[in-house]
Amino acid sequence: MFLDKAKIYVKAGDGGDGIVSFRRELYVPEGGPAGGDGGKGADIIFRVDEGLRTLIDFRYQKHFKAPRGEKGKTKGMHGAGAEDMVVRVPPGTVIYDDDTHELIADLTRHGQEVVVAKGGRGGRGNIRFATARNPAPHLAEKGEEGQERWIVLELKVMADVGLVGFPSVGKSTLLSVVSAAEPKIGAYHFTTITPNLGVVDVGEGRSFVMADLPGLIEGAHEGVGLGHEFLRHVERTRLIVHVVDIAATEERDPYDDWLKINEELRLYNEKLAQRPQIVAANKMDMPGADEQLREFKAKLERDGHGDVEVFPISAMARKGVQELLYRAAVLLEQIPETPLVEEVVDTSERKVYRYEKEDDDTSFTIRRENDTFIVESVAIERMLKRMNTDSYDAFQRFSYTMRKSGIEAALRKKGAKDGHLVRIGDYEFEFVEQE
Ligand SMILES: Nc1nc2c(ncn2[C@@H]2O[C@H](COP(=O)(O)OP(=O)(O)OP(=O)(O)O)[C@@H](O)[C@H]2O)c(=O)[nH]1
Ligand SMILES: [Mg+2]
Repeated sequence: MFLDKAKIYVKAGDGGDGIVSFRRELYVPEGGPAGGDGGKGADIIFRVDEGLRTLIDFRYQKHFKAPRGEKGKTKGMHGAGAEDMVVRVPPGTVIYDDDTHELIADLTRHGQEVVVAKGGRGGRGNIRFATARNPAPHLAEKGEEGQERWIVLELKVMADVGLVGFPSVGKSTLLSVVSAAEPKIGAYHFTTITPNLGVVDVGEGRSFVMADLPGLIEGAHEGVGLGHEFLRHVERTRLIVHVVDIAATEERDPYDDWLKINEELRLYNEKLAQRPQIVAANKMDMPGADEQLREFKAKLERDGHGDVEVFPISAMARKGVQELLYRAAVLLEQIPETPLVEEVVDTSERKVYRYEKEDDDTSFTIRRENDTFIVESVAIERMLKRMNTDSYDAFQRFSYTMRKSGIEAALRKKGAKDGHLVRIGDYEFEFVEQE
């Protein structure tokens, strides 16, 4: 059973409160401030685990609350930050904010992560509020609240193998005998109108996801039949298993079928013509199938398709199926995973934004080495590390911070000119004079 949508609530940990405390010293009625900062609340992080194939776990758990940071301590000690909460999701999970419908992330690669709810910062203890005029402040901050929101997860079906072919050639039957899936099977065309998925276990720890797709007919690339719907799904599979009715039960020529379907794939998207493909010659249990198979292979040979791999099977009688599956598994190991959507929205940029507003430590130093200016600033380096450097917005924010923090002006004062290099942490970029 594949669940492809889930709505869940996430609440990141609140920051720990800063505290008010004073040193107690002998003979000193009230010592200096000694209240430490609270620790940071836990982020909620979604991480892709390629071992997962469904969102089924989110049926049982819909609320995720991460722990809060520890309170600040006496003697100026900081409270510990809470450990981030990591939630595993399958590859192909797209995450939206339920309120704004904003795309939060499109997670495709194993190990890829996104912060879906940001933990609150710890409040500052009274040490931080001491000034010359008020050396013993009775003031501390509360921890910041952790971010909370409702998010929607959608699993884009990422089948490894797509079953392609004319209607009624036996695609659904094949899926039903190789997996636990129970697709509808019928003697009429277009029995299948939406894709069915099944996990195929080949043994030896090998398994893959197979999609049984609606039948294809001529003109599909122009939307005839269930055309586009169907072809969009094929685009997402890594290996095509092209099923032909080798017994020609409907009196079409199997080889003709094969050519037509390939032509439809090509017309829809040239890339589909290049997708690895093997042929399942189905219904071998029917009379005359052997003869047809010989002809089919001869025609392949004749037309220069001799390298096409053909697996004679009978889905119904479960014959020849094992060889087909094994070959598919082996091929899949050689075919690279192609991500569906390249763009990844990294909500950790939120951190950057917060930093600009609230971080008080904007101190920096600048060193010059020939035409390179080396900037050292913990806060800016941290910001850069969390910044998606390909994102224009993030870069805008970054420029803004450079200006606000006075780094830009300081660079100019030190003689930075157009074309000079500026290095911050691991990043280097060109200095551009702004008017
Ligand atoms: N004799 C024989 N009949 C088969 C075999 N596989 C499937 N069939 C029959 O072919 C018909 C169509 O089977 P389906 O599995 O529904 O075909 P499909 O390709 O999924 O068809 P659509 O969903 O309409 O595209 C059914 O009557 C099946 O029982 C086979 O190996 N041998
Ligand atoms: Mg079907």
